[in-house]
Amino acid sequence: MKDIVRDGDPVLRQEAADVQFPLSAEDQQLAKDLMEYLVVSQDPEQCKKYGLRAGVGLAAPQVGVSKKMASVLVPPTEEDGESPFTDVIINPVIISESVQAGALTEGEGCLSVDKDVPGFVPRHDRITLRYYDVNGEKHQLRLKNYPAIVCQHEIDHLHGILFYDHINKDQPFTRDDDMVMID
Ligand SMILES: CNC(=O)c1cccc(C)c1Nc1nc(N2CCN(c3ccccc3Cl)CC2)nc(N2CSC[C@H]2C(=O)NC)n1
Repeated sequence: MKDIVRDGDPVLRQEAADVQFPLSAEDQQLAKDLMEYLVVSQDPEQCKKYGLRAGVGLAAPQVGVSKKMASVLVPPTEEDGESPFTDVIINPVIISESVQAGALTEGEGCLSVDKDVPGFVPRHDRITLRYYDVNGEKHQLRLKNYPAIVCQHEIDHLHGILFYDHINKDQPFTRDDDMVMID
């Protein structure tokens, strides 16, 4: 289990490098580690045992690797439902996005930012995401609300952007009237 680097480490402010296919053994292991962290962190037992913070997304720069790769594991909304989105996204690109904004009602947390930064993080409520999976398969899909927010948060990491960069300094809880508030 790799260590999470914290805000202040320059790697979090770099433009990450494209990943080459076929994946090297090292990049295959990186993909596994990024997803394993989320799985373990979302299990209350293991979370406590390993003293981890729970997350639904983790980008390679957050473990000190400046490559365009991130894991996303959005838990099911109902008990036995299926995850709205789970994959390791490689060289992801948002190819279209809604004008309508969306934001988490409770603000955003980040495994690399220990301090709580209150405020709405305005993002696009809906996106069309293009990415490659670990097998080099190309995917293109539309996401909305929470999965869309999480993917935008993770893709930001690949461009050296942190969530609080988007928070309005003067009015952190400012919102335009048609912004979708996501619980
Ligand atoms: C400051 N207020 C807040 O943080 C905040 C406060 C309240 C609600 C929300 C919704 C907030 N916001 C927020 N909560 C999360 N989690 C909720 C709990 N969950 C989780 C926890 C335990 C087990 C399993 C799981 Cl699944 C893990 C994920 N995650 C993110 N983000 C921002 S996008 C990337 C994603 C991320 O993984 N961050 C580490 N934001």
